[in-house]
Amino acid sequence: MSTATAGTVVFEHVAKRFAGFTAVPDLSLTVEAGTLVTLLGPSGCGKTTTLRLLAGLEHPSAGRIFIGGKDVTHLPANERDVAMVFQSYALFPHMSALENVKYGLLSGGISQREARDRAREGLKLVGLENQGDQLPSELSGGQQQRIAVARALVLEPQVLLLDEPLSNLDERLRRRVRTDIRDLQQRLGFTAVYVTHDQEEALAVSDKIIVMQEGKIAQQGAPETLYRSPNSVFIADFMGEANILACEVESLEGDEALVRLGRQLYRVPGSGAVPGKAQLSVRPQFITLHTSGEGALPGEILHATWLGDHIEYEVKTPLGSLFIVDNQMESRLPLAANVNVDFKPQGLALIAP
Ligand SMILES: Nc1ncnc2c1ncn2[C@@H]1O[C@H](COP(=O)(O)OP(=O)(O)OP(=O)(O)O)[C@@H](O)[C@H]1O
Repeated sequence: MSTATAGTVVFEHVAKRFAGFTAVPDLSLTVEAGTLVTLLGPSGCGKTTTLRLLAGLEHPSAGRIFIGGKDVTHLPANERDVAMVFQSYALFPHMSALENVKYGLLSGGISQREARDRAREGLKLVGLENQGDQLPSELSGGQQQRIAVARALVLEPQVLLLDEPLSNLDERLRRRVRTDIRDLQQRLGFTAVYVTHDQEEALAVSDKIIVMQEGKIAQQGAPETLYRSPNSVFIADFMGEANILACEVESLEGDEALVRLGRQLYRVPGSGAVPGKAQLSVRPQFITLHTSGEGALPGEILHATWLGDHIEYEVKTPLGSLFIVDNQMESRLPLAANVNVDFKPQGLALIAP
């Protein structure tokens, strides 16, 4: 093992087979200490299985798992120095918030007094120091999840594991609690592995996102990298909306490619590109529509949907129909209007054919 820093997680060629079904064929990954890494992907891609393998709730069929440089592959869950926050909170309903947070400390053999002090500290960390005497049923979903986070954090695990921690909360609370979790993680500097199927949540909280597809890593990197430079149609589509257009790489200049889209040439990041036919991911917010002058493509408005703070258009072009989001809303174009379509280079990314 090359790295022995507390909190580092390493999977080496890990496989998990359930009777007759391979959920994870061969997974290698690293989570650097002190970072928050998200496992992201559609339902059934293997992200929960991966988290459970790390927690010791499942055991690999092959490969090895290291936490802080120690081989934990065959260790039971309670000897791995990890703590988990579940989607369902999993609080004891008959215990107060403080007792819930104390529980894990007491079962770890810590004295009543120390457990109480640390549990109070934990509640303070999540901003619930005044709610210690309340039962879970007297607290909102967001508060219950913060108690669950406090209960996990007071154990001072090497790695905090979060399994879809926001899915039982409504939209507004989700945003609040995800910001709280990210703030705590950055302030205290712990390592966290976070499972979600929600790309916006992953973009918001992560240092690194690992996108999984059928038990394999489809792409991993910083949120911005995945959003700006998807390596496949699957990633382009999964990390936000994308139009996928056929294009022509005309030439290469250093790390950039000159790409023809209709009547215009665009300069886009292109390390690894080759001249010839290619595919381009085009973000809907980076397409502009004009009714005068000349654009890259001629178009015709097929649908226009006004949504308060933006308008969504579907526009027919010679390269196919485009989904466009207009956040500027300077004009509202009528159905069947003839338009010119242009592209802002920052919304363009070449992807493998
Ligand atoms: N105990 C099990 N026995 C058999 N198959 C299982 C078991 N646990 C998971 N699987 C299968 O392994 C695959 C991956 O499941 P997993 O729960 O890891 O996916 P996921 O990406 O977390 O999906 P979701 O978001 O729906 O929970 C799925 O096809 C699932 O049906």
